[in-house]
Amino acid sequence: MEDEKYARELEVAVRVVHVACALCGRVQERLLAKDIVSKDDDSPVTVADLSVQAITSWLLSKTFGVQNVSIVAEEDVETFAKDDSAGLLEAVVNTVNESLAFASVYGLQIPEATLGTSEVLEAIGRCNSTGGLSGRHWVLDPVDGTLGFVRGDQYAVALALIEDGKVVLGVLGCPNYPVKTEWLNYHYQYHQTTTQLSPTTPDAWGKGCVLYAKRGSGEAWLQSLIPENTTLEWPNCARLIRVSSVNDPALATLCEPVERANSNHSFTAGLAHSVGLRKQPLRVHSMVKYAAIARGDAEIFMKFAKSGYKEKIWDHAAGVVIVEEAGGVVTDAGGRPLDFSKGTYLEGLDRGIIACSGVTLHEKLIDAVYASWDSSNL
Ligand SMILES: Nc1ncnc2c1ncn2[C@@H]1O[C@H](COP(=O)(O)OS(=O)(=O)O)[C@@H](OP(=O)(O)O)[C@H]1O
Ligand SMILES: [Mg+2]
Repeated sequence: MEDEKYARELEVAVRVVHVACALCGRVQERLLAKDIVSKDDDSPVTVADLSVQAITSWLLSKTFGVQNVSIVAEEDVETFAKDDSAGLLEAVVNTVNESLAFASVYGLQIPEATLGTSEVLEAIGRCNSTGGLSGRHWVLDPVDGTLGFVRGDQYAVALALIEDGKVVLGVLGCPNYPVKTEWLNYHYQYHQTTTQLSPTTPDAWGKGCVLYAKRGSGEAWLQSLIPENTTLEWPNCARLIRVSSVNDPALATLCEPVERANSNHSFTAGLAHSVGLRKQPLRVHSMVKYAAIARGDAEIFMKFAKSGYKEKIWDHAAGVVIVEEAGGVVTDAGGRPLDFSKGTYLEGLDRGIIACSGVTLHEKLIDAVYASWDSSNL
């Protein structure tokens, strides 16, 4: 039965992402400088990134059997060998155990005994698959937009399943993207102030969401994050989401990365101008940009990294399938679908990524890229 295919995998993935979002929320509330270290490329990694990778690996392996689970993921146990990482491993082991103790609330198994350091390292280290054209591979970005996370801003937990090179499932946890508002400019300090003024009500828990989709279903779903100690019912009052129907560029909203180092803001501004966009771009960390398109809060996401930078599959897999099933279009800047079958990287990516709520805007932007690329010095 086609409908049943991946049903169990989807349910487990959604449950795991809920556990991961709760973990991240707790860590973000108490994040200290010693919980953040720099990786070899100078990007930050935190207790949350490593702990989410450990719990995801442990929970998927426990549920499906370790021999059946291949995971391609961002983090690496080498991080613990770095000079500034003293205390990091201990913090990760504590966070993993604290978090797994709550897993039954989310309908998942909990460990029979506290996990030791070697088990946590093994769980993180097991996520060393390189994916590829054949077989089933989970793809995980434990904390996408780590910069947003440490700034108390937007970030995402992204889990996807690839089978024979195609993304078949995507789950995106967006702990700071509220369910009921279009408030993408969330900022944690602001949240702290307002919740101190008005004590947290159950409704305030609509502050985050989980989005998910199965390839070919034509549906994408949104759930609210649940308050701690509330059991997660599947499918937990999920509601269907759909992309925006706006196709007039003058009314459309463009999302792009916050950091200039990650995407060329002046090139996207030129494209935006040439197709008639009028609104200021929304600069948002992480795959929350894909979530904004899928939810209909924005119409366009563009990313043009520096030439030579290779996009990783975990930064896009979950977001792409959710946007597509919600009715949107995602391609590279040449108009071709993204290729998730070549291993860790989106090999062959033409210039950049363009995600839109519909074909009208998408075609205009692709034409604009062709018209302006040669004179762009990129
Ligand atoms: N030089 C360069 N160019 C392009 N992209 C890069 C680059 N370096 C890193 N990355 C990847 O971008 C991920 C963060 O993307 P964002 O869209 O969240 O960027 S931003 O923080 O809003 O600027 C980020 O994901 P995380 O590492 O999970 O945060 C990286 O995988
Ligand atoms: Mg990432």
